[in-house]
Amino acid sequence: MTNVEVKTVAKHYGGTPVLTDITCHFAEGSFTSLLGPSGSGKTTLLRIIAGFVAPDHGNVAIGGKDVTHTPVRARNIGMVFQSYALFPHMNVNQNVGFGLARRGIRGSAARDKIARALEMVRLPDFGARSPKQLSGGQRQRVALARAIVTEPTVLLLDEPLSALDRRLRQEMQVELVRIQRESGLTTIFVTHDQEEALSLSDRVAILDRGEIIQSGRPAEVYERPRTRFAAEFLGDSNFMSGTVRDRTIVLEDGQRIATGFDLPSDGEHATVAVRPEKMTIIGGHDPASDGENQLSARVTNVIYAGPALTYTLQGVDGTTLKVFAQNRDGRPRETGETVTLVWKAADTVPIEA
Ligand SMILES: Nc1ncnc2c1ncn2[C@@H]1O[C@H](COP(=O)(O)OP(=O)(O)OP(=O)(O)O)[C@@H](O)[C@H]1O
Repeated sequence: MTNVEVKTVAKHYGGTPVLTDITCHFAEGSFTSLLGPSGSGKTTLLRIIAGFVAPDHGNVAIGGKDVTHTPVRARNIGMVFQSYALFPHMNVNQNVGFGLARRGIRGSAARDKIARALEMVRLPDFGARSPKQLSGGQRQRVALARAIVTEPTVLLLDEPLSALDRRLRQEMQVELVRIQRESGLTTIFVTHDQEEALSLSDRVAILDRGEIIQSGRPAEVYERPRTRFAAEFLGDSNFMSGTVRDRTIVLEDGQRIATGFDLPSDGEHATVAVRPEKMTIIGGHDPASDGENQLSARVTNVIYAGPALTYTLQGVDGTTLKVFAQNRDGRPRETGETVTLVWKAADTVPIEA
């Protein structure tokens, strides 16, 4: 059992709280992204799991064993960092074999393991090269090979792809998922890139100011953000606020918004979030279907990007709205046009403002 359990972990630096009360579980063999803005505590949490940083209080267990006071070396963790932390004076084989040598694994046993790790990252013939003779992507593959060669219980990745250019990054994302699936390693991946988090992981945990504010499967968290921060951090969202009446939200201008979810009691204030791709633009006077919300708005900006368009609109009450549309139905709308936005009540998610 190589699951990771973090219980009520807190960390301060000086008087500043960096992690407040973190409790989370990383299931065996799962790939979890820790997602959050700069300074939210992602790296600190990863370093506490690795053992580089001791928590002020709380516990970390790996495979059911409490490791809170176990030194880094004895935790058998594989780590890859953002910068290519390869030893420049060692060749690829020596770099990958470093952790094995420290564990007293040498000779043919070491050579076999190194060869297998380099095969896993698809660099089987690169053993004799020096890091200088590798591209950025290849260096990160070597770093990954070095992290997995010791057959760690957990793989911790701290923004390992962020120094790569876009194309290489996408290639490495595919590789990373393949390697994780093939190795079955419980993997925790720190990123501030929301698309990367959604597309790579089985689960995402969103951090804000030292707290995990929401975690779940990528689709769960994306489709049902609980707070405004989660809705904004993981993608784009339109927010509408008003007063609850008869299980709908009445906006300031009197228009009603229905939601597929529970709302507070009548008379209370409520906010809903709607993803820009869930909204469709129809003609100014076309009627919406049953079960759909509709709102009249004026187009204030259009970004034409070939296959897709991004519209910015202004609602009657002055709210700014965003709509993502496929370039499919006739001519794009123009700035200044008054249109009707329609979307499903089921895509209208109440949030804590
Ligand atoms: N050794 C340290 N001493 C003092 N403050 C620290 C130390 N390490 C981290 N911090 C502070 O803790 C906070 C969280 O840092 P952390 O690196 O965990 O955030 P992060 O979410 O990983 O951010 P980024 O995406 O920028 O790497 C920051 O405000 C940082 O300045």
